[in-house]
Amino acid sequence: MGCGASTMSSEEEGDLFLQNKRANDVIERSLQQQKHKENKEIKLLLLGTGESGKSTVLKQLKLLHQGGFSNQERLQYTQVIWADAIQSMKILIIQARKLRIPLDCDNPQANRHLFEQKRLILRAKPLELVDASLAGGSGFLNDYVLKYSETSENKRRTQSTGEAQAFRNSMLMDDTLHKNSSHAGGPGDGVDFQELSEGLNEDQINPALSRQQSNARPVTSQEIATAIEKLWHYDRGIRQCFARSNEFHLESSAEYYFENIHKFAAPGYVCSDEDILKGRIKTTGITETAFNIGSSSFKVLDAGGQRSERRKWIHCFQGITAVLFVLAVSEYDQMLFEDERVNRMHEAIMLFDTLLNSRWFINTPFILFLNKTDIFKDKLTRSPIRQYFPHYQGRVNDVEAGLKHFEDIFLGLNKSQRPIYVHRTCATDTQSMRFVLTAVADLIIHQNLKKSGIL
Ligand SMILES: Nc1nc2c(ncn2[C@@H]2O[C@H](COP(=O)(O)OP(=O)(O)OP(=O)(O)O)[C@@H](O)[C@H]2O)c(=O)[nH]1
Ligand SMILES: [Mg+2]
Repeated sequence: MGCGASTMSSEEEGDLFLQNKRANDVIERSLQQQKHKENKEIKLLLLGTGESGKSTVLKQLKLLHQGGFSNQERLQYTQVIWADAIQSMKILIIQARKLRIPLDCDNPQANRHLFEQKRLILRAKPLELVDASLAGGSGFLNDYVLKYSETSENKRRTQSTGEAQAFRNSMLMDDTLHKNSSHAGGPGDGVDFQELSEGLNEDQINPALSRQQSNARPVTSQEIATAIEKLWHYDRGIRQCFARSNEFHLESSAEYYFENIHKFAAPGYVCSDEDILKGRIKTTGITETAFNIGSSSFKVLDAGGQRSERRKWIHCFQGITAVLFVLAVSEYDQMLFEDERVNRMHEAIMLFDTLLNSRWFINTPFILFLNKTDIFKDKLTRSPIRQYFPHYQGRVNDVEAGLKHFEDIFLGLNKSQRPIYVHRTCATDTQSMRFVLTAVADLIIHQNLKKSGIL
């Protein structure tokens, strides 16, 4: 018998009712302890559309409260950034041609040197230049194919939940929710090797030139870096095309990659904190990271924001202390990666509306980050808000009026009385994020204490 038996009298020992009661008391006590522990643990859920900056916020939390990044993460980002840098320059070349922007590097008579540099870039095969296993194995390859293969546009649309409405419907119907959650693995978890073409290579652009080059010696990373540097700094068409990158998909940090290209090409280079904050690895599924902030235990859940990822969100809606919705406010003039017919801001508005007013979060505090304010400031004059949001009344280059416009749209979706806490952020800027994240943690701790009746 267990330790409880030693205090029993022989009369009690024979009493089955008493024995059962004691066993139940033990279970009840342990359930209470568990509940108490769960109540003490703060669960912060990061939500928002793809590429809005959720994982970057999590990275800042790691820098603040977990002593930073592991060596493995640094090596992983070195590989991923190098591949993305090369592909980003290829994309600029291809898109310039599609947009009929004349490229200096396409004119061998006038710019022989740039012409040669461009050929080097188009010949480069990033998958042969990176260590795919260090970069993240099948996750990296799958993401790479989805981003850069020729057929990816259709594939992305098929893999997305199709209609943005689908997520909204699934939030409203428990049946649908249940059905969706049982398919959590979803498509996109494996690699379609048939699609693993380099996509944007010279073969499609100039087959004759490609045949001629098939016997050429392999190009080195340093040569590719020099070629990217030259095109970035000296080809006027590349700059014009970059200024119109809201019309196609380009990595948010492409400019940073180009400006630092030699660093990423250097043998044995290991990413710095800043590089990791600028680098992008799409989140698949939901990650959980534990932090101790003051005397509170935090669990931060970071969910992949692309449409195909959202069907998995339901798994973590229970017991959330606060939702941190990250909006890329700079994306008012961009289309979704998953479906280039849908404006990113419209998608974020729909998503925020659905989450904020869903029964899952009736009593859950919401924090809203208007993120990527640095990019927002940069593009205002070049890309007037009114062109995409005709109701905007502010001046073209008025940053404050622009931010307020979108803030008002989001706050106007609130059908409840609870406040929404808004911060304007640049998630890649460690110094400013330190203040914001400290304020957010204080707020959540305070709210949690109030909820548990301690305050
Ligand atoms: N310039 C700038 N870049 C940012 C900012 N926030 C995030 N980024 C960049 O935007 C890209 C996407 O950021 P992520 O944090 O991976 O986006 P996410 O919301 O986690 O995306 P998913 O995992 O697909 O849902 C990365 O390259 C980041 O460096 C910002 O405030 N300013
Ligand atoms: Mg992410």
